Amino acid sequence: MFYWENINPPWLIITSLIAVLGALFTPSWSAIFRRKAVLPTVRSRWPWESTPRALEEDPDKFFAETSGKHGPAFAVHANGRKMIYVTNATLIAAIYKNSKSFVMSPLQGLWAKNCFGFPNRMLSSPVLGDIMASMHRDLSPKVVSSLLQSLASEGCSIIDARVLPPAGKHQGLLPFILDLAFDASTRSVFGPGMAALSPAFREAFWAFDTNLPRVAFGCPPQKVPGFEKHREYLVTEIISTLKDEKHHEGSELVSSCISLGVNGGWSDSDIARILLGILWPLLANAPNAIFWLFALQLQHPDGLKPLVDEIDLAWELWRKKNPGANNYVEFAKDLPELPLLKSAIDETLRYASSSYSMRQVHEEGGTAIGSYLLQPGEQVVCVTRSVHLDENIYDDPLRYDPNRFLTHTGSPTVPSHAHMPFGGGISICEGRHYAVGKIRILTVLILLEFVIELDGRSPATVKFAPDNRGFGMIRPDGDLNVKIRRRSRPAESQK
Ligand code: HEM
Repeated sequence: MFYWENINPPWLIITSLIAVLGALFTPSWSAIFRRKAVLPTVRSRWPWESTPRALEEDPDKFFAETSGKHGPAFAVHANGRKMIYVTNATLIAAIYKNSKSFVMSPLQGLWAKNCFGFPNRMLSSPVLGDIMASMHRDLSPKVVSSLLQSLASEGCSIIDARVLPPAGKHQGLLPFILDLAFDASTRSVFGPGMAALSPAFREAFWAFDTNLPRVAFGCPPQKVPGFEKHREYLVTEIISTLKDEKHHEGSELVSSCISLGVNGGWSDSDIARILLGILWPLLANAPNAIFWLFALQLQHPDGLKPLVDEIDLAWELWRKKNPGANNYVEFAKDLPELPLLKSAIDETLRYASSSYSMRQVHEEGGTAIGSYLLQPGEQVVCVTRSVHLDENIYDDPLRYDPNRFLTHTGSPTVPSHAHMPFGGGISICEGRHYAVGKIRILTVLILLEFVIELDGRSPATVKFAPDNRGFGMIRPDGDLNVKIRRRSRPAESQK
């Protein structure tokens, strides 16, 4: 028999305490009844920290450790916002496929507005949709080949004109690659007179790029020193380029944006802001990818030699097939398959990219990720870098292996949903075909023309910068010192 009088006061206190604590730490009752678990949540250790410090200091470590502890989906409270991070290939692929439940996040519009200074009237204008559609068409695999052809011509003339430091003197690999890619890209897309060719434009552009992630992650632009000043300088320079008659030789990509904007009643400033939105990934992402390809390859035991050998052989075969042809531009426009270079590019994009795809759970009715219930309106971030570093998919993922994606090596092929440097689903990068073509063409042209070697007497190191994550290529922290000279070729194989 159970008698209340048998329960003494200390036991009553202890059992009540257990009941209260149990209620506090048990997942919500509704979740239990729906047999869905509540997402594990990571908060800042201290109330005055706006972001869990580990996420800012070493994002790779943060995502690896948090996924190890909590599984492939978890919520993080940062900057007064709750974001749900997903780090596993299968779950991300499911999110990409389910565009009814996972819709475009309004935060994407917000970051574009804050970063590029789009006024609200631009965001609500139907012209924006028309411009996105024209960009989609002009960057499609069929149409992009004409842009790449002009990139090959511009790249060749820039490489020819390049002045190198005196023999034996080293230089930084980063400015060598970025300047070259910067000029070739702006000239091919915006026309040869683009203001971007001025050193002041270049300087303002990189200052803008450095600060952009802070604004994109929610910091008001006016609170990031210099951000608006640099952005507005870039906008003004683009406007003056557009107004200069002799500079109207840009690509279809640019001229369609301009004419859609003009016909839709947009101001010069509106049009310049859209063009800055095209210029930024064009100049910041693909050039950094080329830098990483060279930097990683130079630090690999085989160096650049296997790539140079493959390209040289292709060049000789191409000349045999095209008797009389002796021109790198024509070769670059007609590149054959280069399996090793393709694999090295895929590996660079796996190893050195960090791409977030953002989604919002549809406002009507929640949905689920795996066994977790998500509420309407919740913000989801697909962390594709975690997939790229997943040792269940990639053997020794922290090693740069240029042969990893060669199909004949006998290693199991990587499923397509495990290689996502360009994001995926409804928000996949529009510029991906152009970006890969550009990395290929400029790498071939540079390796045909120059010998690039690490300067062993003045070694320098480069690592991944912890900031600027989620927007494509990781920016470098540091640089490599290299010696660069022009290649000497037998007379008959010169350009
Ligand atoms: C290696 C080079 C590049 C990388 C790694 C890269 C990566 C990305 C990523 C991760 C996204 C977001 C994807 C998502 O939300 O799922 C994106 C979006 C985008 N990228 Fe790129 N990008 C590159 C080059 C370019 C270039 C050269 C252009 C333009 C010429 C470009 C234009 C765009 C545009 C317009 C979007 C927005 C797509 C949308 O929201 O509908 N990207 N890119």
